Amino acid sequence: MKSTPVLKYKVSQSEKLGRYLQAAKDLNPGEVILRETPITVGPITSSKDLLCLSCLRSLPKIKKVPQYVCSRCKIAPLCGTACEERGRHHTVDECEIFQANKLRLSASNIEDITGVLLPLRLWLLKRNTELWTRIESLEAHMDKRRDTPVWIDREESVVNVMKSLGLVSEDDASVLETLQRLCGVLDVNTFELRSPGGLDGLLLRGLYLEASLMAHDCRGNTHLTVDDNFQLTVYASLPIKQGDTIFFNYTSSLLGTLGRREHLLGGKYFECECSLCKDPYELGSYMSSILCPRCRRGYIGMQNPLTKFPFEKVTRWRCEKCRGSIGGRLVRATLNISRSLIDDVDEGDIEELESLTTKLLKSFHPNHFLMLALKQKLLAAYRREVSTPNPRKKILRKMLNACKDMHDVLEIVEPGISRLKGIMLYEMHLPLVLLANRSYSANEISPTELASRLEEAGGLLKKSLTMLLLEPADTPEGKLAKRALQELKGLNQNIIDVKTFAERPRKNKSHKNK
Ligand SMILES: C[S@@+](CC[C@H](N)C(=O)[O-])C[C@H]1O[C@@H](n2cnc3c(N)ncnc32)[C@H](O)[C@@H]1O
Repeated sequence: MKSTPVLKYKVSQSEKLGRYLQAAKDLNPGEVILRETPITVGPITSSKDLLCLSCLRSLPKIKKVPQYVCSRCKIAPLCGTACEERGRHHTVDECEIFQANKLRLSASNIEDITGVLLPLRLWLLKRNTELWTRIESLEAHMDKRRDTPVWIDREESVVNVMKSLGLVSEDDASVLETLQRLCGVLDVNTFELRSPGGLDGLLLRGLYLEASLMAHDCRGNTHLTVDDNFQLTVYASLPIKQGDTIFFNYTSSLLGTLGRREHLLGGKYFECECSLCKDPYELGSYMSSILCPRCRRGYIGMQNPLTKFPFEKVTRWRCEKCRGSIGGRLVRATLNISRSLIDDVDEGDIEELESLTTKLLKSFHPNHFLMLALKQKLLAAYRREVSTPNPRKKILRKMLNACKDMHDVLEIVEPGISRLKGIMLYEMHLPLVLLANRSYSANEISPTELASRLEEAGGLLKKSLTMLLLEPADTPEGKLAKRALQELKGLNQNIIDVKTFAERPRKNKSHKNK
């Protein structure tokens, strides 16, 4: 007899969150909570990129026109016959509406079509009554959007374009309201996706009916992956108890409280009050803290992080050591000056990046979001040197330290399974191995010490794999996981060889540093 699978979550409702997902049983880190395919997927609104309307990969543009178009509508750009036969996202309904509007549509105004493709695809689902009822139940925050700049923008870039292309009726007054609602549904509920393969930089959005019900917390308890067929998998990233809310982080965890809250208010229409946002020192991550200009020992944090006026003169930012305070204006001035210095820095010049880091450390906590942005630029520059045949030893050490620093902040803001942490752990193993091998070749360490350092690197790889192995094989991170597995295999063999060598009777071999 087949056993019925136990549903891992249920849909609940509260005044504050609206509908949200709640764990229906205890969940372990790495456990799948749900798997789902999108009801629709398309480019971000106002995208001008040329892409295959079936598989959604980007296409080369030759003389501004696509090389292959759908043989039925003669409008939809496609990769070729294979994509046409599979017709995955260029549906029959879409093809028919293009055919019906031949007079106004052509392959040469494809940019206009691409810009409205996602709302059009959602609109076409109207023909499926059951699905449409569910779409209508999604949050669109119409009252908060009405007559705001985003409303006006969508009227110009979506409603008017769709009317002018003949995709919706021009004289039906309810069309404007419905299309605005659909734009709201897309802005509030879609997940940002990468184009298949993830390497062409094309940004897409997908609408998932169940996963979109997850509530937000800046330190979510889930880890999300998406494969090349846009199948979304939601994993528990931490232990989740039955009855706990299932949270997903709608924003970027490395932004600092003000940036995260601004993004959520502007795009998702609510004021986040999670534990990270409420704490003046962001749970010890100090991602928005500047060095106290009075005592120069402690770090200052916003006394009331949920204030609407963080940069007013009267808003106090307090030092956790001397308890002295400064006004918001001084903080804003410090941020603005530093931001422009970071914008102007030459990203390819390690010395310039390092000297700016030293300079800004006189004003900021090392984990301040601006310092983290700078650290990511530095890491990219270190990575470039480390991939050359003979990287400098000091660069290897610095890369190792930068990865460790990033990893330590991520432990606070992305606890449990995290893609970025997986990548940082992978990147840490590389300089560790290179440094150990160099020290051994320079006769600075014994074979036993070499084996122990290689084991340390192997430990990092293993930990990184516990996170990266959840990534679908076709994504860049999935490919990194595959590489990490191969490297771990090679490393394990090296460790065995070194240990065997270390156990052999020694003939007066001495090391400078044992
Ligand atoms: C993607 S929808 C989630 C489903 C939605 N609650 C519903 O009932 O359809 C996002 C919306 O949920 C609400 N929401 C999610 N997380 C929240 C939070 N931490 N605090 C307040 N509102 C939240 C906000 O209204 C937000 O715009």
